[in-house]
Amino acid sequence: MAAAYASSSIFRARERLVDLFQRAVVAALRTGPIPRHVAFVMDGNRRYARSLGVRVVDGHVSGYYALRRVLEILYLLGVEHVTAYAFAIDNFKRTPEEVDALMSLAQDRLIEFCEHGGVLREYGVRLVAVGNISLCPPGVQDAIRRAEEMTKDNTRAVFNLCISYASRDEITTAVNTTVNEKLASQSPTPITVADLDAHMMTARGNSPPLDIFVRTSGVLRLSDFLLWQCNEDTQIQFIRRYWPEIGLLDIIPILLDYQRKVWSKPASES
Ligand SMILES: CC(C)=CCC/C(C)=C/CC/C(C)=C/COP(=O)(O)OP(=O)(O)O
Repeated sequence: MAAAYASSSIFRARERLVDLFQRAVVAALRTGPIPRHVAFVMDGNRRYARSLGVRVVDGHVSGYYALRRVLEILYLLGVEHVTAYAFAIDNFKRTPEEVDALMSLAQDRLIEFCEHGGVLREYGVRLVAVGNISLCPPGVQDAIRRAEEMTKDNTRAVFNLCISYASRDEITTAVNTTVNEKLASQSPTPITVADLDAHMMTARGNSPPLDIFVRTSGVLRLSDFLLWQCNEDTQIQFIRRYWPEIGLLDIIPILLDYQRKVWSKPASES
C-alpha cells in the first residue's frame, strides 16, 4: 500500500510541489543575511518514537532522515558550517542495545551521506568528525575515516558531526595541548583566545563562532555542547517539536529572526 502510494503520480506531484515551495522560500531568504555557522542539539528522538508507539531505534532512524533534510535546506541557503550533536560522551551510559543501535546507524549511514546522491556529495560539503573518536567501536572509527577521506576535497561547506563529544572534554584537551606547546617553546607567551580557538576540534574545518544554536524538543538546556564556540552574538533558539519532526517550516522563523536581529543591530556594534 505504502509502496504503491510512493510510486503514484499524486505522490510525485506532491513531492514536486514541496520542492518548488522549498526553492522559492530559500530564494527569498537568500536575499537577506545568511548565518555562517548553525548548530543543532538533535533532541527528542526517543520521545518521538514513544509518541508513535514504535521502537526507540526507529526514532533515531527518523532522526537521521531529519538531519539529511535540514542539511539540504541549510546548504541550499548557503550556510557554510553546520554542526550536529549526534552522540554525547554521556550517551555511552545508555543501555548497550541503544548505544549499539546508534553506533550501527552512524557506521551504516555516514558513508551514505558521502556517496553519489548523498547530501554531502551533492552540496560539496567536507565532513569533519568532532569528538573523542577513540571511544567509538572500530567499525565506526573506520567509517569516520572513510567519510572524511571521501569528502576531504569538498570546499563549498563543512559539516561537523559531533560524535562521542562533550564541550568540556574538548576545552580541557585544547587547554592541555596549548599549555604543552607553550612550555615546549623557547620564549613562551601568555595564552590567548586565538591560541585556544586554534586547538578546538572545530578548528579542523575552520568553523567560525556559532551564529545560531538550535535545540529541539522543548528542553531548555545546553547539554555541554559548543560552549567555547558561542560568543556574544550567538542566538539561541529552542523549538518545541521533536527532532525527527523538524523541517523547513521550523527553519524559516529561525532564519527570519536571525535576519531581523542582524538588521536591527546598530552599526556601531557590527
Ligand atoms: C548517521 C548519523 C549522523 C545519524 C544521526 C542520528 C541522530 C539524529 C542521532 C541523535 C541521537 C540522540 C542521542 C538524540 C537525542 O534524542 P534522545 O535520544 O535523547 O531522545 P529523548 O530526548 O526523547 O530521550
